[in-house]
Amino acid sequence: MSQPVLSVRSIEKSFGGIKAVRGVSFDVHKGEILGLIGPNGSGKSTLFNCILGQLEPDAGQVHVNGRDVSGLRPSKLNRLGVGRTFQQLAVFPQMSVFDNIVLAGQEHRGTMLSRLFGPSDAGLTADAERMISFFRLGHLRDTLAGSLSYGQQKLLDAAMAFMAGPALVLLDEPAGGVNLTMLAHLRERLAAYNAEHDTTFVVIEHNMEFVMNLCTRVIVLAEGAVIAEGTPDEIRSNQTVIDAYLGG
Ligand SMILES: Nc1ncnc2c1ncn2[C@@H]1O[C@H](COP(=O)(O)OP(=O)(O)OP(=O)(O)O)[C@@H](O)[C@H]1O
Repeated sequence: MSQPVLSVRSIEKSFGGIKAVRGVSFDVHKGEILGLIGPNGSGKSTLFNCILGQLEPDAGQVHVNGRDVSGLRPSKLNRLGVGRTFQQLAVFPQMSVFDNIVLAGQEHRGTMLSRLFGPSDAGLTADAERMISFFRLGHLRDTLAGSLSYGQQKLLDAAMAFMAGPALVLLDEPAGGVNLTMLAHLRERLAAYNAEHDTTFVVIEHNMEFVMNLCTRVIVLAEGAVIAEGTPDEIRSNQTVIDAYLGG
């Protein structure tokens, strides 16, 4: 099999006496949508933050496309084609949908000087329009982000993360707080983006239906360790997973 896009090896992280992540290893290959699930407190966010350079792991390595990125700052990772979305929205409520998306593109590509003295859109208008159209936000192009529904803001947040053209995107609870209709739309658009661009996703999510319908493979964490890995169907019927969720 080809070299993994993301390779996580033996990550450990403790907070005082709490072992939040205990020797987690996994690979993610190009075009995969990997779901990372587990009960509350099972270590998902800590693992994400160790992968993304927001927390320093006590042990272990992270490789992206074969390159050791362990300990690299989030901004460096971003330049290597690793994007992320946050549980908390990162949109600017007083700016329009269009301006939010252009700004996201500028952050990834423009220098401070080009932002100050370059064309106001830093040449990103066409990309932004394409992204707006892809996420079906055209009718909201000039609406202030703060006036959008929560689900529409989540969609905008994803569109902003993709403006860098990342090879790998880590999505932190993309479905959290989104209503059912919007959820189906969000899932469909993420799947379409993955199919069109062969972008690799890792998704932390509590909404089981969303995960099972979007992801090609699922890893289950409990008490900081991997307890199961498989296709959505395999995970659904795995007794260890059922027990972990029931607190057994
Ligand atoms: N900064 C911190 N300081 C101390 N303990 C922490 C810290 N961050 C996480 N923990 C602990 O580490 C364990 C794993 O937490 P983590 O947030 O990674 O789990 P999670 O699976 O993401 O949970 P949730 O699904 O509720 O978001 C928990 O016991 C948590 O209390």
